[in-house]
Amino acid sequence: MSVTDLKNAEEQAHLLAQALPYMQRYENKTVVVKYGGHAMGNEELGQAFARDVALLKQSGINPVVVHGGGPQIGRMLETMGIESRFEGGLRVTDKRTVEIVEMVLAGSINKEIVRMINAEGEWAIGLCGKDGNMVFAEKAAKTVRDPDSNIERVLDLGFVGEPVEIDRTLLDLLAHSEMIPVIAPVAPGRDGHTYNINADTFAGAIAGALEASRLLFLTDVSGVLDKDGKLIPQLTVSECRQLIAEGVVTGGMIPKVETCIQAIEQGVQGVVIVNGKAAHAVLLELFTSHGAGTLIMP
Ligand SMILES: Nc1ncnc2c1ncn2[C@@H]1O[C@H](COP(=O)(O)OP(=O)(O)O)[C@@H](O)[C@H]1O
Ligand SMILES: CC(=O)N[C@@H](CCC(=O)OP(=O)(O)O)C(=O)O
Repeated sequence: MSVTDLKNAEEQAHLLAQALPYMQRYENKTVVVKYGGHAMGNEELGQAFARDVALLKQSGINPVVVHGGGPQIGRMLETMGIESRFEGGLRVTDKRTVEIVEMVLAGSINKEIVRMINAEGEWAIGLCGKDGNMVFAEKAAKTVRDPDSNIERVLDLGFVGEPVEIDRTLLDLLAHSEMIPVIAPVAPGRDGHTYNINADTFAGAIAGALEASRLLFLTDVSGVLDKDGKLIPQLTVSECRQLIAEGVVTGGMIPKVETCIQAIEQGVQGVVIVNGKAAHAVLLELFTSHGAGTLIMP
């Protein structure tokens, strides 16, 4: 072994040893990882993500993956000649659209993530809110305030839902098994309809119900950015509210930050928004002192 090889090996060993206190901190704790559609698409990065999740399970942590797939749904809709329309960061979803959303999310994307985790030697299982009566949704009643008139109006987003009932039975069972749940954000309503739920909202509700120690959002930006585009390393719940009200947080970041607020209020200890386009973002965030992104605390 050359001197350089030995130095590299020592550095690697040092990094591994550094992980011990973090592993002890999260042992037997639940960590919900939201894997956003924008963070997907690159085979190598996907495999690094799958390996991170496998390593969490092997370290005695209970990882629960909730995934999105907004851009992938958009591409499928485009192929079928259906236009995507968003209001307040949420996809307006008619009957045909919800069928495609379910097909893309609970079908191809869900099974691809399961395949990648299993390729790392683990036992992932693909689910959506329908499985094991895990989640029931209600039609979303989202309101937006018109910035010019300051009048609030209720949006009709069609089959967009909000999770209103969560049953932990299945997830508790899996937590005590070898299985890693990978969940698509689709759920039934008590009215018999299928609802499209924003993946951030869904992940927050799952993290809240499981009283997770950490909720990680993997997205395509380094975290929450201020009005000058600079990363904000830490935010409180009230600062989050202010950023939404001021219009600094827009588009897809709105449901993410709103979810952070709700998750913290439901008892999740900390929420982190990180760039999922960086390899091993999950391990860096949880097991080293090199965590990047925005940490949201009470
Ligand atoms: N203040 C902000 N800081 C960071 N990103 C923001 C902000 N406001 C809006 N965004 C947008 O939110 C996007 C992330 O949300 P989204 O597109 O839904 O990602 P994902 O698919 O990972 O859920 C960013 O790519 C960015 O364009
Ligand atoms: C209601 C609503 O907007 N649902 C989302 C669900 C997928 C999602 O949230 O995916 P990302 O996390 O990749 O954005 C959608 O249809 O795009």
